[in-house]
Amino acid sequence: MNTAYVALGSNMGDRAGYLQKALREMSHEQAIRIGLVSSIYETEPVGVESQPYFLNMAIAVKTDEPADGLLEKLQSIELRLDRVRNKERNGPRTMDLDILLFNDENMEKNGLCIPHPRMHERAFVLVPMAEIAPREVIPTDKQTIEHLLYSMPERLRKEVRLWKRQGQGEEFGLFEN
Ligand SMILES: Nc1ncnc2c1ncn2[C@@H]1O[C@H](COP(=O)(O)OP(=O)(O)OP(=O)(O)O)[C@@H](O)[C@H]1O
Ligand SMILES: Nc1nc2c(c(=O)[nH]1)N=C(CO)CN2
Repeated sequence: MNTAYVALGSNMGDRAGYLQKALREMSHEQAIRIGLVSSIYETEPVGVESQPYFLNMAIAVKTDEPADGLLEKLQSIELRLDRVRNKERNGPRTMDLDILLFNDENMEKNGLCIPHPRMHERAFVLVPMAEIAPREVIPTDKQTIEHLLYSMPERLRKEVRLWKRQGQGEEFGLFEN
């Protein structure tokens, strides 16, 4: 069984609804078991700044799939959630599902890069990851998530604000009224 961490992001339409649907779709996949789930954060757009704020979160999953098989499943979920591909890089999207870490693998194969090459510089990834896996080591940096988070300028951490706090460890608890 493999352990992976997945980042979720949405900044178009019903953002929380898309996060909820993505979790539901993942939970319906036989090959994916959802573990720890972070709170939801509202985050200032990084890269292309003239776009709506994102909702971001991170989750741990267990899967029998190898990394490329997991990515395939995540991309098909993105498409089912109204994602239009081949649009502007870093631009607005209904749902973005990125593999952050996959076991302690360090690989680049067929365009898939693990760990996600930009995760260590993104507060919108490190803040939710620090909630569920602060001691996890990024194999490329050989640093823990919490070390990377607290080494980054405070200004960047402040662009990430708690939007909905995770409650009792049940992934859909986040979306109950
Ligand atoms: N670890 C990874 N997780 C998800 N996709 C990856 C990963 N490594 C490489 N990719 C590839 O990146 C491609 C571009 O993904 P996408 O369009 O979501 O980029 P982006 O979200 O705009 O930018 P970023 O990758 O910086 O978040 C995907 O088609 C996928 O094949
Ligand atoms: N705040 C925030 N900014 C982004 C995000 C994201 O998920 N959140 N995703 C991007 C492309 O993957 C580019 N910029």
